[in-house]
Amino acid sequence: MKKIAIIGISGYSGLELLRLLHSHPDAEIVNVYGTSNIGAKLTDLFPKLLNFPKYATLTIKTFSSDEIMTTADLVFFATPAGIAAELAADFIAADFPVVDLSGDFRLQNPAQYEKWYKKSAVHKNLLSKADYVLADFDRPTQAYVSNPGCYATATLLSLAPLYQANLIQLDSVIIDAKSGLSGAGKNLTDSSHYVNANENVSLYKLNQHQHIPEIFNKLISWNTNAKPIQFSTSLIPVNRGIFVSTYAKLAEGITFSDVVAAYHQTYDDKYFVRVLNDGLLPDLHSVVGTNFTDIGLGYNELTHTLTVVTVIDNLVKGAAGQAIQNMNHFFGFDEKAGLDLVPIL
Ligand SMILES: NC(=O)C1=CN([C@@H]2O[C@H](COP(=O)(O)OP(=O)(O)OC[C@H]3O[C@@H](n4cnc5c(N)ncnc54)[C@H](OP(=O)(O)O)[C@@H]3O)[C@@H](O)[C@H]2O)C=CC1
Ligand SMILES: CC(=O)N[C@@H](CCC(=O)OP(=O)(O)O)C(=O)O
Repeated sequence: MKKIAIIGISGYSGLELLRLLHSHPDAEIVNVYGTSNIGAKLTDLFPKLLNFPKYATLTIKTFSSDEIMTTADLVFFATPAGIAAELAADFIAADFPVVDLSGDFRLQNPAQYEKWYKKSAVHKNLLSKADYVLADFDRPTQAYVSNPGCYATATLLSLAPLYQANLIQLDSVIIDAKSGLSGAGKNLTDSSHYVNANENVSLYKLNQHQHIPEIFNKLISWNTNAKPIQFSTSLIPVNRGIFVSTYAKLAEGITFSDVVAAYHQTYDDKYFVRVLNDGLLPDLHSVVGTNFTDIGLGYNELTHTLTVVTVIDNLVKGAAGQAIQNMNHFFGFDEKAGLDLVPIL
């Protein structure tokens, strides 16, 4: 049984890690950390956890890398951008396993991080100790796993076969991504206030979203001819879910059947990615509460445009679920451990 510490337990992703690890056969949470409510019992802060004996003794602690490394086998950072950058050095020095849900180690170029996150970057010597691991394609080779961003995960899974098999005109890609409110974390802002978000849709960070560089870096690793992407993000009034519509023109000589075949070839052996049968398009309810990514395809003969619709649960596949999938790969566990979830019907 591996012992797990979570930094940022009271946030949306921290609590989602707890929910998923609850039914993990080979992992148990031993310590949880935050900055507020230090010393408070988890069950007092979150009475929904009452009557689960394993949470009765957990209290929120102040971060201590020494304590984590002596009591746990792996730590999750479920903290806002900038925190892992400050706190991770001890773990890296000791080669202690980390899965970091934040963006702090996703970009290997410090200048790129500073441009898109508008925060100080980690030194490149530390950045090089982290692997960016898109769990359905890659495996960790180092102890520090940088978990992809939620929009980046959905977008990359949406585009992978097109770039890997060179099926589209690479300057024609348009990505329109929409997220539920839990993607913004637990802290209230003007845009996430109920009155503003409910019964409303708003596009934000147009051409400035911090996931653009991590998406592009991965695309260019798949296809060296990748061109800058047109990427937009909107807030929609649901709690969970990311809905990505991607549009592209097919490359010369490529047919829609070639595209469908490529998606099946890429994903049919990947349990957590489901390519829907002809004509079917996924919706958020297909995946909410699960680690699945569902993909549907359509083609317009008149405009020669391919549409790819991809959905994930931002808190599961986009954060805690993929983080556990990465942990499972790291420890050599069954990939599905803790993640065998049926959608919330
Ligand atoms: N929400 C989502 O769908 C996704 C989130 N992510 C990323 O995951 C990370 C967490 O996101 P999310 O759960 O939404 O964030 P939240 O804002 O909901 O929670 C963040 C948590 O971090 C804790 N925290 C902040 N500073 C520290 C610190 N110095 N030491 C210990 N704990 C600290 C906070 O606890 P306290 O209040 O006690 O300080 C809080 O519980 C972010 O980097 C986010 O970008 C990635 C993909 C999807
Ligand atoms: C709805 C919403 O606000 N979503 C957040 C996702 C943040 C996130 O996941 O940030 P990192 O992965 O970069 O750490 C956003 O668009 O910034």
